[in-house]
Amino acid sequence: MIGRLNHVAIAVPDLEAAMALYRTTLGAKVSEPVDQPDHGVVTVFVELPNTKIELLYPLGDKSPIVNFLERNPAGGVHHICYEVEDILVARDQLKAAGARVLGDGEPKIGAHGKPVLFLHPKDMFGTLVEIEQV
Ligand SMILES: CC[C@H](C(=O)O)C(=O)SCCNC(=O)CCNC(=O)[C@H](O)C(C)(C)COP(=O)(O)OP(=O)(O)OC[C@H]1O[C@@H](n2cnc3c(N)ncnc32)[C@H](O)[C@@H]1OP(=O)(O)O
Ligand SMILES: [Co+2]
Repeated sequence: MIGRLNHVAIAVPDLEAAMALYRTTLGAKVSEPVDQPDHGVVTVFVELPNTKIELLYPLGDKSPIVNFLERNPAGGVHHICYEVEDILVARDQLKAAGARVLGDGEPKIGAHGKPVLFLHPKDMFGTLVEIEQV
């Protein structure tokens, strides 16, 4: 079911500083910030030869990453995103296997303009997992 690793997301308390670290200190190609109001975050993508790093910053006080940053004030790895061919088939298989699909269970359009869903970290060995249909 899961395919390539699409991205690893890091929630950060200071987006400009994180962009400078990846762009200047680490010498990577870093996008400009994009507000994602449907998801309550601002996203920046760091392009790597074999995957991407998604830098996440809260957008609005109801952002789903506010609690995470309160628990991890210096920031931290927030989720990993795997690619799937058919997100509805994947969703139904995951639900049948007992995994909790977050939100209303219907895919939303993510940062790449593709449908995404999230699986509860408690069902994924402590890791918030995102699946993205590509
Ligand atoms: C533009 C879209 C973009 C894309 O790639 O296309 C994105 O990736 S958007 C990313 C932001 N959106 C989301 O993260 C949506 C899914 N997330 C959620 O619904 C929440 O973050 C949730 C439910 C995973 C956690 O919410 P919250 O922290 O408010 O809940 P709790 O405090 O009750 O936590 C419950 C329990 O889970 C542990 N937890 C929370 N977040 C994580 C995490 N990122 N990784 C691992 N574990 C996590 C938390 O510590 C609690 O554990 P406990 O042992 O009960 O203390
Ligand atoms: Co993501």
